[in-house]
Amino acid sequence: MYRVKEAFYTLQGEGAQAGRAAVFCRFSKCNLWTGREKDRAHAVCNFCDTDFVGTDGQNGGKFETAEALAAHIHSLWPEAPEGAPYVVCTGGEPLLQLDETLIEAFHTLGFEVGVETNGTLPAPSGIDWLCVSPKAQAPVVIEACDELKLVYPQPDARPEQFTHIKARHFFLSPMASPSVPEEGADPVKQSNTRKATEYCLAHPRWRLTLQMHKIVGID
Ligand SMILES: C[S@@+](CC[C@H](N)C(=O)[O-])C[C@H]1O[C@@H](n2cnc3c(N)ncnc32)[C@H](O)[C@@H]1O
Ligand SMILES: Nc1nc2[nH]cc(C(=O)O)c2c(=O)[nH]1
Ligand code: SF4
Ligand SMILES: [Mg+2]
Repeated sequence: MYRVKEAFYTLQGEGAQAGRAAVFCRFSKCNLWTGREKDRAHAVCNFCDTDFVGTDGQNGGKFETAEALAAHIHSLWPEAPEGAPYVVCTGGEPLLQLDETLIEAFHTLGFEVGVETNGTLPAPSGIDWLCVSPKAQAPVVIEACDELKLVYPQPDARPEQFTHIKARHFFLSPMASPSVPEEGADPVKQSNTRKATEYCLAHPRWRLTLQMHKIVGID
């Protein structure tokens, strides 16, 4: 059984695939936070900007089989003749649920499979694009990925701690206030964006990435 909070067609807003059309599959549950506000202060990860509790979001639900979930995601991809279909598995923590059977079911329908993970759980094989976003006090077990995307600043997760991980791209993503959906209304994020910019200027292996979807005002 796969539990999905929500699924929607949008543009990837972050990282090296930013701007690419994708169906987002947001799995329920995370291993670093219950998702309940009352638990946030004591959670391992306490800055999360996402609701991943339950299966009641748009196009969310419980799916008995990998084929049923893959078909559901496929139904959200437009019937366009050009461009490879792309699914981004996120959450919550997708690696609590994503397995090789589901990746194969996506591949059978022609999807490339992207994953957004906190990196604390081993990744199944077959993922086409793996993004690891480390969190302080949550050891990363994934040794190689396509992009490492560190939310910045996190006092106990400094960029230098992660440069041993094999990655094609190293990104800093300014930390947003958990509950502000739009870019302009978030002065904390504006300040963090300046700090991330300064870090990238001083350490050119790191690149700045912004949450483009919040700037544009899409999901
Ligand atoms: C909601 S998480 C879900 C995937 C996975 N659990 C993870 O943490 O990577 C998706 C992405 O949003 C990032 N994120 C979460 N809260 C954020 C915030 N307040 N500001 C900026 N990025 C944030 C995460 O670091 C991750 O890259
Ligand atoms: N457009 C858009 N891009 C995203 N990139 C990563 C996201 C996530 O929450 O995992 C996300 C998201 O929620 N929306
Ligand atoms: S950012 Fe990722 S790891 Fe942190 S609570 Fe949200 S879903 Fe979990
Ligand atoms: Mg998001």
